[in-house]
Amino acid sequence: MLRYVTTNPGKVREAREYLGDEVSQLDFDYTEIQADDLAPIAARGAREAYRHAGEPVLVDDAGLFVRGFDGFPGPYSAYVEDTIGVEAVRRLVDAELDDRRASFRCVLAYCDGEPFDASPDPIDRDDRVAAAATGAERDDAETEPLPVKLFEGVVRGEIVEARGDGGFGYDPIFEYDGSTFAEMDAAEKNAISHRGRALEKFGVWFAER
Ligand SMILES: O=c1[nH]c(=O)c2ncn([C@@H]3O[C@H](COP(=O)(O)OP(=O)(O)OP(=O)(O)O)[C@@H](O)[C@H]3O)c2[nH]1
Repeated sequence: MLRYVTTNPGKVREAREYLGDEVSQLDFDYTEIQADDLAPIAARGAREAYRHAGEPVLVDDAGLFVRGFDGFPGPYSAYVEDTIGVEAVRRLVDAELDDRRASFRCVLAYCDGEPFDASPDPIDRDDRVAAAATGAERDDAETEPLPVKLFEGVVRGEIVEARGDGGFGYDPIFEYDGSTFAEMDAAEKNAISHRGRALEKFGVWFAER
C-alpha cells in the first residue's frame, strides 16, 4: 500500500482521482525545513515519513508562486494562508502589481528505501541533484540519505477576485483559462493542475517500476 503523506484532505481527494485505491492517507506532520524551493522540503519529508511509516510513501509539497513578488509566498504558502489568509494575498497583488501572473507548483517525493535507476529525464535528475545538495535535509541519525524520486508539476495562471467554492486553499483566486480552480470539479482541476501533472508523471513511472 502506498501512503500519501499529508495533513491536507484536499490533496488526498485529488490524489485518489489519479491513483485510486492504491493510495491511503498518512496524516503525518513531517518537518518542513526552510528552503526557497519545494524539492528539498519534499525530499526531506519523504525520508522522515518513510522512516516513520516503514512502507512506501509519497509526500506532496506545493505552493503558489506570484511572479511579481519573485515567487512569494512559494514554499511559505501554507504559513501565509494560515496567517494573513488567501484574500489578503489577492489584495496585495491588487495593490502592488500590474502583472497578475502566478503559478502553482507541486513536488511529489517518493521513497521506499530502495535505490532507483538513473533517470534519463533531465528535470528529474536536476531535482534529485537539488535535493541531494541540501545538507539541511539530513537527519542527525542519518548516515546515508535514503534515495528519493521527485516529480514536479506546474500550472501557470493569474490571481483574480475570488470565485467558486470547490477545491481548497488558494483555488478561488487562481484563474486558469477563464475559470478559477474553485469553479472546477476535481477531475477538471486534475486534468490541468500542478498536482495532476505531477501525479500523472508519478503514475507512469510507478506503473513501470
Ligand atoms: O488553491 C490551492 N490549490 C491547490 O491545488 C493547492 N495545493 C497546495 N495549495 C496551498 O499551498 C500550500 C501548500 O502547503 P503544503 O504543501 O505545506 O501543504 P499543507 O500544509 O496544506 O499540508 P501538508 O501536506 O504539508 O500536510 C497550502 O497553503 C495549500 O492550501 C493549494 N492551494
